[in-house]
Amino acid sequence: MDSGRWLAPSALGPVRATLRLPGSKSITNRALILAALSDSPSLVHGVLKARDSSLAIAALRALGCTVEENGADAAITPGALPLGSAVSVDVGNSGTVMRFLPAVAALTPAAVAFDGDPRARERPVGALLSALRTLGVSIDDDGRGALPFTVHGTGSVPGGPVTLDASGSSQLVSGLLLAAPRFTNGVEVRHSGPPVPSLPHIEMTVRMLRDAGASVEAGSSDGDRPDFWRVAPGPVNLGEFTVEPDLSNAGPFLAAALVTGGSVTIRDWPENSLQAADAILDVLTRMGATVTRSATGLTVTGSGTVNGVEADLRDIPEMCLPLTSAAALAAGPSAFTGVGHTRAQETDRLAAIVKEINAMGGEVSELPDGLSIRPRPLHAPAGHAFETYDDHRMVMAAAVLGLGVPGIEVLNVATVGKTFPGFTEAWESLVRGDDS
Ligand SMILES: O=C(O)C1=C[C@@H](OP(=O)(O)O)[C@@H](O)[C@H](O)C1
Ligand SMILES: C=C(OP(=O)(O)O)C(=O)O
Repeated sequence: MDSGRWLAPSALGPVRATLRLPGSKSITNRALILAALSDSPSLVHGVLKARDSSLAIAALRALGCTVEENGADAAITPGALPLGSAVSVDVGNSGTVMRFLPAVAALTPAAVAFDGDPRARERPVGALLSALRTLGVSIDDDGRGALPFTVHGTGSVPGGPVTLDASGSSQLVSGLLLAAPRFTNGVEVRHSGPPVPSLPHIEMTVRMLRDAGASVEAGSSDGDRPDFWRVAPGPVNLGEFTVEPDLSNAGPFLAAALVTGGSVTIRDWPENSLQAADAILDVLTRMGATVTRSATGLTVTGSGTVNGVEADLRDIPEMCLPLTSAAALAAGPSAFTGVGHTRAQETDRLAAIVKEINAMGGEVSELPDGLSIRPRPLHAPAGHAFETYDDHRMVMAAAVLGLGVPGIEVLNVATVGKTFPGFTEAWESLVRGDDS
């Protein structure tokens, strides 16, 4: 495959396939961090092999851990850096690495310099840095509250109560909670501000911490959305752990069943997932798909009609781009809300998808916190290519559009390797109807 350009295959009929997908980025990176904070070695199965997880592994090695990789297994032995070391961490454009590792760095007796891709320097991290300072961590930055910054670890973090505005990203909260059992006084995190997005990802953090032996409480000041979390100081032990398949990366494959009136089964779909499976399936169902479970896995079947839908995607913003493509191929208009913060993700996702779909004759416009989509006949203009803006989910969005719009040339397709290096091969198999 040309790492630059990819012709998104169009579906000649309903797609039918049974797929096995790589491990979840979010669970992999949490498991790696909890293993690094554990009292004894851990073994993680089903580790995602992608840029974001490789960056997390490299970061933990830089912080003194031993990580032995064997296929999709990783054996992690916690380690320590010599007092007074100076090391660096490349976060790439990974929100999880950028926001989960600073608190871990603070627990080492080292100066840890963080930096990343140019885009990562624009992504919100200031609220986390301020919170860590309140909890007793010394951090140098250039005054913008952004990358690059240096965490001056002393080997311990006092911890305690802290309030922050996490409306920019749920990862700002997860990044405090994950390391908090190792803080001398644990942590009490309170969110104050507009709603926190991606709450199921904080729930994932809480559940994984508890499964590793930590004591965590969550509360809500309005009796609805959680905005308070307390982690008690204490030991952590991940032990032997298996990562679930990535359900957000399953999203475009399930959307393919919806838009082609076909049927896609994802193997090993967890019964009681750590991920926001129900919210993903709810939107697909409202758009006209049927969901069934069997011993093989989870099957989504399209009816041949894609309904327009109004949906709040605040809990599942990772699904916004592929769902926007499905909505652009629907029978009626759609509106997706709750995703204003995705303007500050891998790229400005709302501006990017509006520009690319409208260049094909579409009618997508930005709402204050989302997108409005009016389906129009789409075509790939001669000489035009679909720009992906270094965003893996833009590649996935282009793939879904390509099912119904022949001739879409996708630029910089290798950027999908952030979370799914084999995406284009898996997608071509799907369209051909191969099982995996
Ligand atoms: O904690 C995590 O693993 C993630 C949380 C979410 O971030 P936001 O809260 O910034 O949306 C999600 O979009 C991201 O892909 C992964
Ligand atoms: C927003 C995403 O990633 P990150 O972990 O870099 O925030 C994403 O995967 O859609």
